[in-house]
Amino acid sequence: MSSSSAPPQPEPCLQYGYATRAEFEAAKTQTTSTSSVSPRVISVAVTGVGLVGSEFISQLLSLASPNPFRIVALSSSKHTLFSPQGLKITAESWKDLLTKAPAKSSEELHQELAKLVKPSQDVVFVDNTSSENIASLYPPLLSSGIHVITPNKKAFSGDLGLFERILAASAESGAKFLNESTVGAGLPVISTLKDLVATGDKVRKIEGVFSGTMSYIFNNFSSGEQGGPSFSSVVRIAREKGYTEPHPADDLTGSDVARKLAILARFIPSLKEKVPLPAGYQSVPTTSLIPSGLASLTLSADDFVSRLAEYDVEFDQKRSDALKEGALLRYVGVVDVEEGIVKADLQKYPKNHPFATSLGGSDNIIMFHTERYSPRPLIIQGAGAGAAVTAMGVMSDLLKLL
Ligand SMILES: NC(=O)C1=CN([C@@H]2O[C@H](COP(=O)(O)OP(=O)(O)OC[C@H]3O[C@@H](n4cnc5c(N)ncnc54)[C@H](OP(=O)(O)O)[C@@H]3O)[C@@H](O)[C@H]2O)C=CC1
Ligand SMILES: N[C@@H](CC=O)C(=O)O
Ligand code: NA
Repeated sequence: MSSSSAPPQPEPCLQYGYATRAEFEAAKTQTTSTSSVSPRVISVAVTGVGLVGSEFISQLLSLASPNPFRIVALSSSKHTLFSPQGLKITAESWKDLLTKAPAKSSEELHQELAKLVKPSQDVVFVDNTSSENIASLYPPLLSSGIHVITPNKKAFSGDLGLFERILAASAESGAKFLNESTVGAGLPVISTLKDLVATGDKVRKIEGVFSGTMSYIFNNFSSGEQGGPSFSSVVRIAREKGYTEPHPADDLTGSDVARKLAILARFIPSLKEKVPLPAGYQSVPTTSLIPSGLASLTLSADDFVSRLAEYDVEFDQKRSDALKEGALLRYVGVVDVEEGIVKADLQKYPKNHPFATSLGGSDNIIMFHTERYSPRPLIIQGAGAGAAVTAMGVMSDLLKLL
């Protein structure tokens, strides 16, 4: 799906074919009460068919029958398959069919999807890209009554204005936006935070390891043994395992963690009493791990990983310095509501600290310190990156619409 000019802003209730919101709600109630006769259809448009997108399609197509969802659109950046009645695709056929399909602009697809929104039919736009352009479409999509589900962090961690337009559009049209996989992949981090806030708990601090890539890197690079694998080799493996962002520099700058912290911060209303909400992830103090010799270069992802090997000695030094203090390196993030601090940093932890001992693979660990969960925090831990667990988080958001 190609996105170019400014997206249109349709009038919500006129889009549904109803003159007023009240008429629309009345028709919706009627449809619900006769739902045993004609079950509600949920039409799904999927944009982005990379690692997470392909796995999402596979999970969606293998839901037990009767599958309550039908896929009406599939888009890569160059091709779009669209059928208002639902695409005739299988797990084996969709890739081939998509590569033969023509391009469709995002504006065109938006208009087509908006026509499908009816009291008897929900429409969901699933964004599995990491595109800012696609993220900027959420407010007009939501205004048209189209739900948005995504693991893409851009809209929720970038310009605060975009985030506020998303909230406003969702509140006005009633269309939902769900973004569980933007933090901790499929782990229930956003839903837990929303539940804590909605039930009146007071969040004091959230801290943890929020990056599957950084977790994998330091669990293997700084494991407490003398020596060990080189830094660049573990980065390479993290990329091969599908943990990194499309460009691994986005992980190593700490930006990915800063984005996750900005997202969490924006869902904690009481933080505003201490500090302004992050205007964007750039306003979160963040330690970058990019060697200074590479920082100003624009390198492809492949070249970046190759050139990283030139700096392995620097990282070896950091590892042995920590070990001399009996400590391990871990990349952590914190949203400290009481102190008004949001930051992402590489830190040293004693070998018996949970961040040092209990993590393996791409594990994230997230500790919620709240009024109710005190002095012992509520802890969520598990794989925090990878296609299967990320797509699962997107699927679980989709299932929430039922
Ligand atoms: N991988 C992981 O563990 C996790 C990933 N995420 C998030 O999930 C998202 C997807 O990640 P991942 O699958 O790993 O990344 P990939 O790079 O594998 O996939 C992204 C896809 O988006 C497509 N794309 C880019 N721009 C557009 C566009 N304008 N219209 C349609 N398609 C487009 C690209 O396709 P094309 O070839 O057509 O350009 C590419 O295949 C990202 O936002 C990431 O941050 C979140 C949690 C964990
Ligand atoms: N690159 C990210 C993917 C999930 O958000 C990470 O490593 O955590
Ligand atoms: Na999550």
